Order: sequence, then C-alpha cells, then structure tokens
Amino acid sequence: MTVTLSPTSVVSLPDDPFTLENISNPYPLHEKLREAGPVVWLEKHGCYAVTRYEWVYEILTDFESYCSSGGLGPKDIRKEAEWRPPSILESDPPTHTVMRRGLAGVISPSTMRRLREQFAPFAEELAEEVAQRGTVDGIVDIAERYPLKVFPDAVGLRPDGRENLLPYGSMVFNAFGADNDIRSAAFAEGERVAAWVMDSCERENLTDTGLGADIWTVADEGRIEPQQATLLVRALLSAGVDTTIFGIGNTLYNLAKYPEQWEKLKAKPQLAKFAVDEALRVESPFQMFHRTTTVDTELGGVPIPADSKILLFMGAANRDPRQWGEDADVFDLDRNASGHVAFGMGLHQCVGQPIARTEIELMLQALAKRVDRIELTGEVTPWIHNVLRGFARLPLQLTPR
Ligand SMILES: C=Cc1ccc(C(=O)O)cc1
Repeated sequence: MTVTLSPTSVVSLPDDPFTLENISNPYPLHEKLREAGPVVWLEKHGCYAVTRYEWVYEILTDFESYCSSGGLGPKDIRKEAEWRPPSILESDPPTHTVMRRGLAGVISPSTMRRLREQFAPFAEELAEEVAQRGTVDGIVDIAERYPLKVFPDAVGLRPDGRENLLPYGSMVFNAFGADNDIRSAAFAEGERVAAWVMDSCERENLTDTGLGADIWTVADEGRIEPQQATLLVRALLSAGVDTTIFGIGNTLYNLAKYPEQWEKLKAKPQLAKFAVDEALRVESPFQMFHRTTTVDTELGGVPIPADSKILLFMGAANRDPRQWGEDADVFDLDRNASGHVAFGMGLHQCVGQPIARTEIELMLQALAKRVDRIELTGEVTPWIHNVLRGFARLPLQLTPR
C-alpha cells in the first residue's frame, strides 16, 4: 500500500468519513472538520477535505481550478480510466457545455408544466392510500414508490425491470466516495443490472413521447452526438431516482421530527417549495463528491498543489453555522434556505432539479391535504451509502385529517 505523505502546512486528521459510524450520523465529524480549518488533509484517503460553506461554494463555482474531468471519485480518471465512459458529470467545458445545453433544453419550463400535470394524479392517489392506511414506512411506501413510478414514465422507459434503477444508481453514486467495502458491495449488485440500464437508454427501447425521446431529437438536430444522447439518457436514469427517493424520505423525516413545521405546511401547502429547500439543506441527499485541482491553488490560506483530489462535503456546508447561524442544524420552514448546495452550484448545478423539486412538492402538498399528524413510531435506519444520505427504514404513523 502506498503511503501518501501529508503536506506539511495543513491540519492532518486520521478520520474516515466512510465508516459505518460516520455514515450513520455524519454530523459530529462535519463539525470536527469545519472547526479544524478551511481545508483538512484526510490521512486515510490521501485527499483534502473541504466542509465550510464559503470554500465549498468557491470550489463548485471555479470549474477551471477545480475540474470535473478528473472524475468525482478518488481516482484521477484523466490518468486511469473509470469503470464507465465519462458523462456530463465528468466533463468540463467545452464538452460539458454542449451536453448541458442539450439536456437543459429538454428540461424546459414547458416540459415542466407538462410533467407537473403528469405527476400530480399519482401523488394524490398515493397520499390518499397511505393516509387511510396510517401505519406506513416512509421509504418503502412513499419515498421509493412515487419516483419509481413517475420518473421512468417521464423518461419513457419500458415498463419491465424498472427496479433495476435502484442498484444501478446506488453503484454510480457509491463510486464517488471511497474505494471501500460499501463500494464493492454496491458494484456487486449494480453490475448485474448495468447492461439492462444501458440497453434501456437506446432509442428503440424508449417511448417516442418521453424525455429520452426529446434527448434523441436533440441528437437528430445535430446539437449533440448520438453517443452523447445515450449517455444523457443514462445520466437521467442514474441521477434521477435514488436522489429523489432520499429527497422525499429526508423531507418526511424532518417534517415528522419537527411537528410544528408540519403544522405550518398544513396551514399553507404553498410552503412545500420552501420545505424542499430547507429539508435538502439540513439533510442533503447528495453529501459528498471529489473535485481535482488543475493548478497549484490555495483555500483560506492553505496551499493545495495541482492534481490533488478534494473531497467536497456539501452536507457539511449546508449546516455551516458561519453561513446559516447557530441553529444551522434545525429544520425551520421560516428560514431562507436559498443558496444551499444540495443541488451543487455553478456549472454543474443539478440540471434535473426542476423535476426532483416538482416530485417532492407534489407529494408533500398531497399529504398535507390529507394527513393531520405525521409521527415517527420507532428508530429510523440510515441507508449505508458512501455519499448519499437517507434512510432504509422510516416508520411513520399518519393520522388522517
Ligand atoms: C448527479 C448525479 C449524476 C450521476 C450520474 C450521471 C451519469 O451517469 O451521467 C450524471 C449525474
């Protein structure tokens, strides 16, 4: 095993963000890393860690000094190939610009008006069902069921095999963390379904009215290459399921944990859009990924050499008291959570966020109309994942209005 000597002029810590303990409850380590300095050297992983809002924001918005083409995982994929061909996520301008314009053009305001109408009926139907049932698991019965139904429909996926999207997405995101047992287990599951996912992205396997077809139309018009169209459909399927499941689950968890906030949402369902931002700020589904420095740089006075891997902690930045105040850990619908980095920031800010926001808002509004109280009825079980924060079990009691 190669020992990476820690640089001399930075605080060096032995902590491992990817242990079961730190994954199950990441916030004590976040506090330790934020207080240790603007940048910290993680001895165990041979990379830098950035946790304060100011510097996470700086890195996310400076794509030239902190590039994506080195990959979001611990390996520099400019030097050693990653497990899959690089996509929009692992690209920098000008390649990124072409793909981003193509995808952003598809996820347009008119598309979002159509999708909102398409997504609403199942939100109402599911909310009615769980409100009457009362004793539910917020993940299995709500957070998983809703996106797994509406999103593949929106993309235009064939009806069979959609459950494959879960292990595939879990594999993709786990690769952004450490090369550890959690990643290996996710790959053992995900590789079984990778062929099905890639095959599902081919034009002939997509309906001719979904987002997938719209992406292929962009290729027909010569604005992106055909192989980029396949990768963009794959991006939607990789990014758009697990994250939204955790988004809904994390929002339900906080609304149950803070009953006074649920009362506010019941009284004013239009607060749903603020509940989404505040929930994703305080419990960010996408907690961490890497960037790679392209030049010798410095952050907060700490020098960082070129070709260094930096582990960005968006979840920690979203709870930084320097940005959000001393009650940063508290879920409060009256807080202005704009500027949070749960969807990233800058060039790579999540292009699918209008879709994710719409799914979560519709689910919340449908529940707020039908549920008087939402209560945790037992221990929540954290989902063990290298970079995604969410729950495997969320035992809830819903009291109908
Ligand atoms: C935001 C996550 C994300 C994950 C995977 C891909 C992809 O596979 O291209 C894109 C975005």
